[in-house]
Amino acid sequence: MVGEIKIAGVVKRFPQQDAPDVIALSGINLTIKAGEFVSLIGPSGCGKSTLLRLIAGLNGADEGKLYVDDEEIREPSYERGLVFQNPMLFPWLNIHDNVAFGLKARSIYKQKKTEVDKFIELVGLAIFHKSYPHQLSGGMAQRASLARALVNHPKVLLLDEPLGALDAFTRMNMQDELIRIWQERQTTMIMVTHDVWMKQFTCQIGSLL
Ligand SMILES: Nc1ncnc2c1ncn2[C@@H]1O[C@H](COP(=O)(O)OP(=O)(O)OP(=O)(O)O)[C@@H](O)[C@H]1O
Repeated sequence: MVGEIKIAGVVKRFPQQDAPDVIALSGINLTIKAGEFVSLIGPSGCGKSTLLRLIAGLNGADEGKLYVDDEEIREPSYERGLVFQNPMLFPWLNIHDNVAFGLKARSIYKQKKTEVDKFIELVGLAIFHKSYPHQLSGGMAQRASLARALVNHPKVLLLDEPLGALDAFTRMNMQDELIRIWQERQTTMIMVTHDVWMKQFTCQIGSLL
C-alpha cells in the first residue's frame, strides 16, 4: 500500500507585525500509516488546517520535514488531493470539465476520460455531469469536488472540514460516502473535523497539536 505520511519535528510560525510570531505548530512528530483514515480534532486555532496545508505542500515548515512514502513534501502534487469546506469548483466549467480539469492540465485526459465518468458516477452525479456549479446544491458541489480530487488517484486525500457547510442530513450521506470510498480504495485520508461521530469512527490524533 502507498500513502504513508511522516511528520518529523515540524514547526510552523506566522510572523506578526508589532507582535510575537504565532506558533501554529511546535514540534509535531507523527506517522500515519498507508491506508489509514485519521481525524484531526482539537480546539479552534490549534493548528489543524495549518498541518493539512503543510502536508498538501501549500506552505512550507519553518523547521522539520514532512514525507509521503519517504519522499519529502516540497510542493503541491496531484498525489495529495485536497478538499476544502467550500467546494472550489470553477464556475465557468460544467461538472465533467471541473472533474477533468487536473487530467487536462497534465495532458492525460484522452487516456483517462472514462475515469472522469467513473468518479462522477461514484459520487452519484452521473445525471448532472453537464450541469454547472451554480445549478448544484452544496452537498452535490462538495461531491463533485471530491470526485475532482479522487480522479487523480491520490495517494493521500486531505479533507479540511469537508462536511462543515452541509446540513445534517447531507452530512450523514457524505460521511457514508467518504467511508465507502475509503473502504473501496484504501486511500490514506486525513480529515479535519469537529464531528463527534466521525471522530469515533476514525483514529484520533488531535491531542498531539
Ligand atoms: N496565514 C496565516 N497568517 C497568520 N496566522 C495564521 C495563518 N494561518 C493560520 N494562522 C494562525 O495559526 C494558528 C493555527 O491556525 P489553523 O487555521 O491551523 O487552526 P485550526 O485548528 O485549523 O482552527 P479552526 O478549527 O478554527 O479552523 C491560529 O492562531 C491562526 O490564527
